[in-house]
Amino acid sequence: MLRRWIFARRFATKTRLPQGRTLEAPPMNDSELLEAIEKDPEIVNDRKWRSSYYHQLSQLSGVLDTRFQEKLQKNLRKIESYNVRINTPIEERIRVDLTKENLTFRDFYSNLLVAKAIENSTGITTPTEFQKRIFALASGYVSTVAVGEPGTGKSTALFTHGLFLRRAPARGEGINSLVLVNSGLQAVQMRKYAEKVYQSIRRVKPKSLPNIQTMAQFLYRADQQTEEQQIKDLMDTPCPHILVSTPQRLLDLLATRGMDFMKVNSLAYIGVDDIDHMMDTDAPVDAQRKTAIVKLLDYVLKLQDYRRFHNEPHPQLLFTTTAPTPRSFLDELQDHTQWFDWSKFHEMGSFTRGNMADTCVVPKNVGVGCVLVRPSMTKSNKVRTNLVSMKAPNYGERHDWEQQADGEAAYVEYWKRKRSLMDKPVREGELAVLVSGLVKLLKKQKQNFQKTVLVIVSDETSVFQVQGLLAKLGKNVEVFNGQENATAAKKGKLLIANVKTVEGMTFKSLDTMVVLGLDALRDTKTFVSLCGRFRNESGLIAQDQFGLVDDEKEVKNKMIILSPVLDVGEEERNHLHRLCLRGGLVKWIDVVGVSE
Ligand SMILES: Nc1ncnc2c1ncn2[C@@H]1O[C@H](COP(=O)(O)OP(=O)(O)OP(=O)(O)O)[C@@H](O)[C@H]1O
Repeated sequence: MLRRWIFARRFATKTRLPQGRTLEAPPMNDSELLEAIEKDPEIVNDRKWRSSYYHQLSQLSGVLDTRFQEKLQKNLRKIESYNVRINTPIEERIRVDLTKENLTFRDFYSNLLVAKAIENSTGITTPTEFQKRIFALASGYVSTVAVGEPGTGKSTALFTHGLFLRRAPARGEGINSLVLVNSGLQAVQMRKYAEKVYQSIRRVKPKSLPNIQTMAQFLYRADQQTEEQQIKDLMDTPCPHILVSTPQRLLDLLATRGMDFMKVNSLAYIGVDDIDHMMDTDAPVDAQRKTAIVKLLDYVLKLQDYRRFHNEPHPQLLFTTTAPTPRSFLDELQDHTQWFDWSKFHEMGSFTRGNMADTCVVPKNVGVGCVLVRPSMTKSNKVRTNLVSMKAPNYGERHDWEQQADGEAAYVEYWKRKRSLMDKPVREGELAVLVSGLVKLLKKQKQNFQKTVLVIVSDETSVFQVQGLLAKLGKNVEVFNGQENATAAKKGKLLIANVKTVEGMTFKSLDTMVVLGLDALRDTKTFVSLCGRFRNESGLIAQDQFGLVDDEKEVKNKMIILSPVLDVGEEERNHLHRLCLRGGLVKWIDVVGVSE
């Protein structure tokens, strides 16, 4: 204060101190000093000093005002639209009219280059009903957990949204979108889609993307060479527009290479495909803290929160799940995770309140039948196999369905206990019985097995055991390795797969599936997922196949469950009954014509 006063005084009076003399501080406090300045005639009455001061001040504020006005004018529209958007309910933020007929990708996204590339390379022009709804939400930068039926284009939607989503320059350098998938095979399936789109973009605009790694990269567990290539690609191109990964692979890389290598701290969008296969949607989140997906999302979203201190908007989150998914799952996410920005969340699809789904989640054209295999010894010590169809479950009255659909958790516990008591020779014996049952079925019903048959077993070891046993019997067998055209109609071909590897995979034109043993059908989730593998030529399931539970059903595709008769007691029968009930009163078929 004192210094300022001395300066002001000197400036006003233009007096100079004689050399060598220092000013002594006047013995007064601040308010006395202020009073002294105001009363000092040399300052107050010096009109020249005052007018020069005010002149400079007005010039300065004039410049500042014009700059401010210019900036304001430039951003007024943005500010207004931000204010409007932030105060509008989520439904109104959606900019697409879903009632319009013949909607195409171009109605949802403005990037014509990408839309055309998708159309030209994959033939996909019209979004499915599921895709229309999720794209509409996505267009308003809304986050969701989307419940959809199998084969309605869920995975394609997640990846496609990532393709279209532009990166705001304010986000700085980094990976724009992260899409998490359940298995390496699903990542490979997505890579094939990406490659087609990339080639098509390059044909139209050769210089737009230097290589596919700029557009998308894929991380999953594979052989050493492939894994090394994945790392090299990330080193060469550290910020792809989309990164697709399995949760465990990304966690491993984050743990070993760190965040500087995996630039996932400024994401605009995170898509999680089939969250119900990565988490148990019926169980509390706290009981699943150690699962890869929960650990990864906890970590990655905390990183984004750190960015938000720098005014970055929270990433958009799109999760997909296949019905039936309980409403309690949403409550769990809300109470026990910090993943979503709930002010920008809107649910999609119908979450179940009870045990019974309201609509058919197993397509109406899928029929299910169980064949009991009864082995016996002939007098000459040869094994003979008899096949009988299990009798159809009785669905009873509508008011009993909810109660009959109850008890899955108890069955899973029962099944685990039972399996833990079975030793290796017993399991191998059971598999041999099932294989002999399968061979007999194929022989007896040749006319019903004209195309490739998908044979499902419960684990990887069984895949190779069954392959060995069938090969010995001279059968044409192949192990499923993720090839899309693996089901191309081929008379009498058997394609063997572990139940885990077919989740999320597309089998075009498949019409017959044989499930070897009830071990592969532990719960409704697996059952619904398997029944969703029967696709039409485009790889989808038509929307009209998911009607009301008690709609008319006309079987075109068959799921045949083989089980040794000794393995089927009251618990197992109830389980099969419950699966068919929860899938939407699935139609039961008599496979061998001889009922028990
Ligand atoms: N709008 C569309 N039009 C035509 N084909 C499509 C469309 N969307 C996706 N497809 C094709 O349908 C097949 C299945 O798509 P996708 O894997 O996305 O379905 P999904 O719902 O994720 O299946 P799942 O039930 O296995 O999770 C793929 O081959 C994909 O290319």
